[in-house]
Amino acid sequence: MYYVIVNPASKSGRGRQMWTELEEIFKEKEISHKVVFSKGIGHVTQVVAKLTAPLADNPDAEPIKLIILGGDGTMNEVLQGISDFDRVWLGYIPTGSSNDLARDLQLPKDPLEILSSIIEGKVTRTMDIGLLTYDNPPGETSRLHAQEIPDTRYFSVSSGIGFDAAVCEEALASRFKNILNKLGLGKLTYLVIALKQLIAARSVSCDIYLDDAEEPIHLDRFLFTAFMIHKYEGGGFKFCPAADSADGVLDLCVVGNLPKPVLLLALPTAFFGKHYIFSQIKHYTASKVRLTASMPLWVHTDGEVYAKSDSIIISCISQKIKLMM
Ligand SMILES: Nc1ncnc2c1ncn2[C@@H]1O[C@H](COP(=O)(O)OP(=O)(O)OP(=O)(O)O)[C@@H](O)[C@H]1O
Repeated sequence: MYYVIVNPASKSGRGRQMWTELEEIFKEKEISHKVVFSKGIGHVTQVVAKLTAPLADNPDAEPIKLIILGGDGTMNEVLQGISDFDRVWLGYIPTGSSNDLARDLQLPKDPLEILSSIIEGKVTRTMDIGLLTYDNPPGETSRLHAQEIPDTRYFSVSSGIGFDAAVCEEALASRFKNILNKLGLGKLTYLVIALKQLIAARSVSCDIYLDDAEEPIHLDRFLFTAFMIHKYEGGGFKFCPAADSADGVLDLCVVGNLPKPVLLLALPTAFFGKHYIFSQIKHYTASKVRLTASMPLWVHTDGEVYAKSDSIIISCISQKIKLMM
């Protein structure tokens, strides 16, 4: 039995349309399945929590096979709901606008091909995930996620603090994103918002502690740090070309102490992973990182933004999820 969870709103409605096409395969092959359409923020997490709740009196219960149709944000909601990772097998069919997870997993472009391969069941792998912990109680909450914010949050692609998260926060609330997505110009939203956020970014200092280091990496003029499980974020920015989603460590792209116009020059080079030619952009690896900033900044996990924080801990949990591919 497959449980299929569809975010009908992903990529401004493409999720629902894609499921209509894919369901034919289940019907033709008479494969037992149940489908759930997500109804809004947090619904996917609730559904997954119910499906994967531990069965105290039946420890040998069958594995749960979930197939997710959505973007990186939907996968993020899935992770928050899983209570017993050992029982769950995840299949992923990207229908989002950024699809950074699918990009690094090198999934085929054709959703039918992905689904057929999942059902064949020949290719499986495990994958690291990240865990964000707000060291202080989370501060100001995002306009789209004003409900109570838990102290921790998993991520499958990346987390980030500062400029990159501020861009996500504004884009999530942007009415123009949907319109431009429908015109195939979704990336333009991010470009315009990125310019606006860069101009508005205030001077912030920050300290980054890698693993057990007592001395931090200090930046007087901090812009952002991306903590990556995978190579790409933001719809194809190859912030950490060396990231390996099965190596048990986070790859960090740390950006600061550089003039804003230089960042503007550097960002396009990040599409090709060449931004480290700018000496102020640094790459580090660690399995656990603590970052403190002189003022609260937006934090994202997989592009979803919930709250600001001035102190976060990010860790990598090795080989935590099992994928059907
Ligand atoms: N029925 C729904 N209507 C509106 N929003 C929804 C619905 N179901 C889920 N959501 C919201 O959709 C967001 C996740 O979207 P998702 O990331 O999957 O697609 P996307 O934004 O198009 O893609 P990407 O993250 O790859 O850019 C989450 O914020 C989630 O709460």
